[in-house]
Amino acid sequence: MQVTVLRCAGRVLTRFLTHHLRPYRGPLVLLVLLQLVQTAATLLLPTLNARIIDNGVLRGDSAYIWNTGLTMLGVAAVQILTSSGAVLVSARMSAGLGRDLRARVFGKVMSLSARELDRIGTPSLITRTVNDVQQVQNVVMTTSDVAVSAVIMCAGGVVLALVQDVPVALFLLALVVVVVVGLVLALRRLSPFYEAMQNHLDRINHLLRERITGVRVIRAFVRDAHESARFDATNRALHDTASRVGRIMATVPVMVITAMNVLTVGIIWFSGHRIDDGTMQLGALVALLSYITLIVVAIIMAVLVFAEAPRAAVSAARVNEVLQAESSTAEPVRPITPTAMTGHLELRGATFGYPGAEKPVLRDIDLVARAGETVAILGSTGSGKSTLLALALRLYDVTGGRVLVNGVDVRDLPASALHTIVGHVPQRAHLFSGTIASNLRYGREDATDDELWHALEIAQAAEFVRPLGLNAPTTQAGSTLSGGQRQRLAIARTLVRRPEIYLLDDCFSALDPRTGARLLAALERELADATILLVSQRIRTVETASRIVVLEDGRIAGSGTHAELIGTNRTYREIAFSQPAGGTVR
Ligand SMILES: Nc1ncnc2c1ncn2[C@@H]1O[C@H](COP(=O)(O)OP(=O)(O)OP(=O)(O)O)[C@@H](O)[C@H]1O
Repeated sequence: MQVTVLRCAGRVLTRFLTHHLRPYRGPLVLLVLLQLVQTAATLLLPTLNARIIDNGVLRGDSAYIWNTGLTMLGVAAVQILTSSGAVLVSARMSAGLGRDLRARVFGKVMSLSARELDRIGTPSLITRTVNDVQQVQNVVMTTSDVAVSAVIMCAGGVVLALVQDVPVALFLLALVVVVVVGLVLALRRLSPFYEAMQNHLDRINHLLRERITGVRVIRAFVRDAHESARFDATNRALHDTASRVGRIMATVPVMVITAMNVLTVGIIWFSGHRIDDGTMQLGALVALLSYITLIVVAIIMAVLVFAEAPRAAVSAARVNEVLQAESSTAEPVRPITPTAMTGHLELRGATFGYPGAEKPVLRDIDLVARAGETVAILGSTGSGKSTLLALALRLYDVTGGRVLVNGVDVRDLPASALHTIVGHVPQRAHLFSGTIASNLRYGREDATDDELWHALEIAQAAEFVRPLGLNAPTTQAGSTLSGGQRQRLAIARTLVRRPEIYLLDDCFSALDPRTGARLLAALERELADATILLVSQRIRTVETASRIVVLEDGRIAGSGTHAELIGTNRTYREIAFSQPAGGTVR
């Protein structure tokens, strides 16, 4: 089982890197060449040293010592230059790969539909974009820097040791084989732990995000201790897994250094006898001992690098999952540009169910909204109002029936065209960090200050923005503004864009009734030619609409004006009488 995991992980990582390192073929070739030269220079030094001892020191030939010493200096200079060149090339290449991967994942996330985003989850997407890409980047950096030279060093070290003395070099070869086999066995145990570590990281990210955004609720309910305990449990799980990995990794130097010491003692004992017999020279012993050190260091470095490979493989698989994800609301193959009508939204027999849900949230919805109309969608909580708007925005595709914008099925409309026609003000206003002006210009960068103020006037936001100014800073969560202020800014932002169809999702919920009524009246005046789909649970908000559609349990339970519905529709009447002053006919 573990063998399969490791082999699969290796295959995933190799395939992933082969694909994504394609633009870096040039630097890769340069890197291998630099590593070859640098390793050859490192390996040459002990041999030159052996020659100085045997031919220079033991024979008292100072000219030989000087000449070979100068050659060693030149070789050392080449070694330094090529090794720093190799580090530079590998650092630039891995940083470039990290940048490319982050950009690709971000681009992909932007193109995915809400269905895939729900499936993978926001915290996991953040971990994958930041941490998983970093793991892959690190392994490329260290592999290209250390592992390539380590492999050449081991092979070259054994060959040069063979040149010095065959029996001793065979000992050395046996050491390399034993250590490498031992290490592969140790690494095979790591892969499942790395997968678990990345999953724990996802969970920590999830907990942190949720708890930081909900910190006020946590304090209000005095749940600090409870939340800390939950966080501790997840944190401990990550710590325990990392410790197990650490324990396995700790066996590596023990194994390698023990083998090295046993071999060194063996070689000195064995070589001592042979130097006594005159069958081996002292220089060869010194060179062999240097090769052992070089090989052992190379193995330890390679192991530390390859130990990260299973983790990087897990990360590569997680990044790949995002890159390979197909959007369930993909761009149309043959896009259609609407020409016939403007501001026309129609749902024909629209049915939709969330993935994994037992029954559809919306069933057989027939609804038409034309330019100049305000169609209100009223229904109790969870009746499917926001979902209906999500279908018009094509955040999800219908599972039955059709959604048409300006006479064209939204699945045939390019996303850019759809989002130019349809504007959305969500239930929970989301502002970006920047300024009030940058948020208002989010959908139309060339909007003038006058246009921004006009939109703010209609959204009943000018009053609180004026003392702050358009360049007042906003934080990502809009934490410096009240809920109602954020909602009004979100409405103004959509007004600045001037779409044909406005989807207003319960965006008056944080406003007091008077401001809400003023805002709605201003919107109806300003957007007399546009189409408004207004979602609300409040009768007072919807009662002036051209038509009110009553949603109940995902189906249309009635449709008409306030006066018609109050007389004929039981659901509407029940909602109306449950709210203050809701049962009046205007
Ligand atoms: N992403 C999702 N995945 C699965 N189920 C969902 C998802 N979003 C909403 N639902 C479910 O779909 C149903 C309708 O939700 P929706 O948000 O459309 O209702 P709503 O009428 O807008 O409610 P509210 O007035 O409270 O905002 C609810 O039962 C809800 O639990």
